[in-house]
Amino acid sequence: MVVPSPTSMRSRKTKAVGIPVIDLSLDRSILSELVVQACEDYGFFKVVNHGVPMEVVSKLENQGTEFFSKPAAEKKKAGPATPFGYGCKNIGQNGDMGELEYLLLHTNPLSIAERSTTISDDPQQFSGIVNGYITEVRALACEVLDLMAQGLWIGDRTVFSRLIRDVDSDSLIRLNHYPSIKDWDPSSKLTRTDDQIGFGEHSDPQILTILRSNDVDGFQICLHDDRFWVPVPPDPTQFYVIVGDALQALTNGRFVSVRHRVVANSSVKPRMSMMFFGAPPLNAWISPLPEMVSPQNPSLYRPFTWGEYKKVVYSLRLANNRLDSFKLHPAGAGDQKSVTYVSREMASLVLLAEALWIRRQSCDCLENLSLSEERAEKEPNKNSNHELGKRGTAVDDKPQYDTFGLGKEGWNMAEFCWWP
Ligand SMILES: C=C1C[C@]23C[C@@]1(O)CC[C@H]2[C@@]12CC[C@H](O)[C@@](C)(C(=O)O1)[C@H]2[C@@H]3C(=O)O
Ligand SMILES: O=C(O)CCC(=O)C(=O)O
Ligand SMILES: [Fe+2]
Repeated sequence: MVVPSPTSMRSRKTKAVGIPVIDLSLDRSILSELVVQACEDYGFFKVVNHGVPMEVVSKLENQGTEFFSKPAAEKKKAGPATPFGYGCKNIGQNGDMGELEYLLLHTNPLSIAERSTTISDDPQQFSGIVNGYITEVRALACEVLDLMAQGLWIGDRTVFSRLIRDVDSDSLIRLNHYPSIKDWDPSSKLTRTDDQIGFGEHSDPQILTILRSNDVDGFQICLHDDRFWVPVPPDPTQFYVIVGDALQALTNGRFVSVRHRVVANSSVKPRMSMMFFGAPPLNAWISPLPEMVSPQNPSLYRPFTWGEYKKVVYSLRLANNRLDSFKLHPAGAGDQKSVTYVSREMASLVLLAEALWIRRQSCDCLENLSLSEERAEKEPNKNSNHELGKRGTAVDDKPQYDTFGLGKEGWNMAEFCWWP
């Protein structure tokens, strides 16, 4: 049975709010501060003077228009999306639906070349155009990520960008096509209301998303602790940057992965959007960076591999909050900031239990290592665990526990103290 998304479109108000616009031609030191501010306050911003040639964008847009205007039977040859390929109305495998059709592709050039044969009559041209677009937007994503690292005073400015530059990066590209009202399928099971779901509420799981759309509106972000939806005006010549869950975890919650959706209710013209989802390799470790952790800001998330996170993503519904299940101290415990005084022996016992729990979680994570890690085993010299991996690396098959932001003195992170 197909159940509609658990998204209540009417539960929150829509409110017009200014969205940060960042001019990438400004001085780097100013830029990095603006970028950090926008990521903390909104998890979202627009970039202008981005340096991506418009020709590269319009070529991909034309390919998209050409593909989506094909007869349904032709398009279906590129589907179903499992998860890659052509999808129509079904988003993912867990019953989420939207009034859209899409192409979802892995950014690996080999994978694109293979897929192109079912998508285009000129697969070589299609691959070339998609690869050209990916090269440009990946460079933009890397530039933005380097600014973030600089603004956060992280010594290694490439700490984020390196993950999506990696040859084994699990980055994706997606073209979404939302039909105009006149083209809505009359047999559609989706109810037609003024706030028709195009793409249901969610956060993007990856590190960073670069979004570009044509001049048709519908995109909205959710602000201020879920209190209201903010419509984002379309701007075909610029890009929007969306903070993803992985970046929220890497920054220990300092940056927020913004929830967003598309309400495709009024347009007389189809909306077409292109998203680049910048993701790490499957075997890369994600855990709060040491610079983001202190006694005042203990590690919020346990380390996990991107592969492990993806498994959770694909097992859940679009609207679910996936990062919650990786929280070290579930909601309530840490938030209350209460200190419980116990005997020294009791404190030691609790700490031991906590250490064992963390060890167990990390071992589970190691067991869950996915295909790419098997490949890494076959190619032992190719360590794509990156610098981040140093802090929770699977290289010697033992997780490093000082990666939890606890450190040797870190035990005082637990929400209790013992009597002196
Ligand atoms: C319902 C689903 C589709 C999705 C995978 C998921 O199980 C939950 C997250 C969805 C999402 C949202 C952002 C991106 O569009 C996407 C490609 C992703 O990485 O997570 C989609 C997934 C998808 O359409 O396959
Ligand atoms: O199509 C859009 O404008 C946004 C869609 C989206 O959020 C996504 O594909 O993850
Ligand atoms: Fe999204």
